[in-house]
Amino acid sequence: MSGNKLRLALVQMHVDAGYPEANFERLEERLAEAVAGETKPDLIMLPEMWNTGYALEEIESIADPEGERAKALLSGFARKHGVQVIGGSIAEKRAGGVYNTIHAFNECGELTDDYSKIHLFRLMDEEKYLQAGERLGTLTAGGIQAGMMICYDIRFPELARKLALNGAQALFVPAQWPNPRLHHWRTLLMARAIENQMFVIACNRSGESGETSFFGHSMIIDPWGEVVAEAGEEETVLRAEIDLALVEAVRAKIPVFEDRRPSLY
Ligand SMILES: NC(=O)CCC(=O)C(=O)O
Repeated sequence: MSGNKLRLALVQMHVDAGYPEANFERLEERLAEAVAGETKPDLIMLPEMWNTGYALEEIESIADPEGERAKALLSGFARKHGVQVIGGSIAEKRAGGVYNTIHAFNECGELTDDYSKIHLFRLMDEEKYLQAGERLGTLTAGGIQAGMMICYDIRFPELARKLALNGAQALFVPAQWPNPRLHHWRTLLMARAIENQMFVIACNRSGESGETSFFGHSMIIDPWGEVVAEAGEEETVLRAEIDLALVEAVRAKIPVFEDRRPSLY
């Protein structure tokens, strides 16, 4: 990160539901691609549940115990390449059950933050197999003030607003958001960016699992609601540089946070 500028690389990848080995292998290839080339990113982000996909009926047996395998890989990668990593999310087995959890690492490979999805998506049976997290996702890695939400969480504007009120200038959103709801995905992400005058950085998966297809379209949206970068449907590393100073400029131009009337609502 130089000044307020941040070079991002979002790994939009296929996920084989039920095959962690294949997913770890694919991830290592995509991560190598993300740091190849002349301009190294400051921060790399992955999609939701990249280790297991939505193989929920077998999730107890394939989820990563305490996230140890994923954490070792991502921490080592962050340290080796001096890059921050927001580890998308993984299926993580803990004492209370299986959680859908993000682990975030700084450029020294230290685990700085974690967040487990707090809204479980019934249309994909999450509530039958996963446990909901009980606290908000605040990101401190690399000195960025940001929040984390996972996929379905973006349908809850109160959550994004709370993170913004707590100081977030950016929102990181890993996802496995399938067809036919591209319209919802794009609109909700843009709304969260515009209403909270923050960057929204969202990494979706691509490819198919059974009859479900995932459209990709990972996106980086600025606090004015402009799309800085958007992927297509295929596997790719989506790159962009953002300037966090834009957050204050937009908030000064239209002072939404000063004009709020919380006593009325
Ligand atoms: N993995 C998810 O949370 C999917 C959310 C989704 O598709 C939606 O429409 O909401």
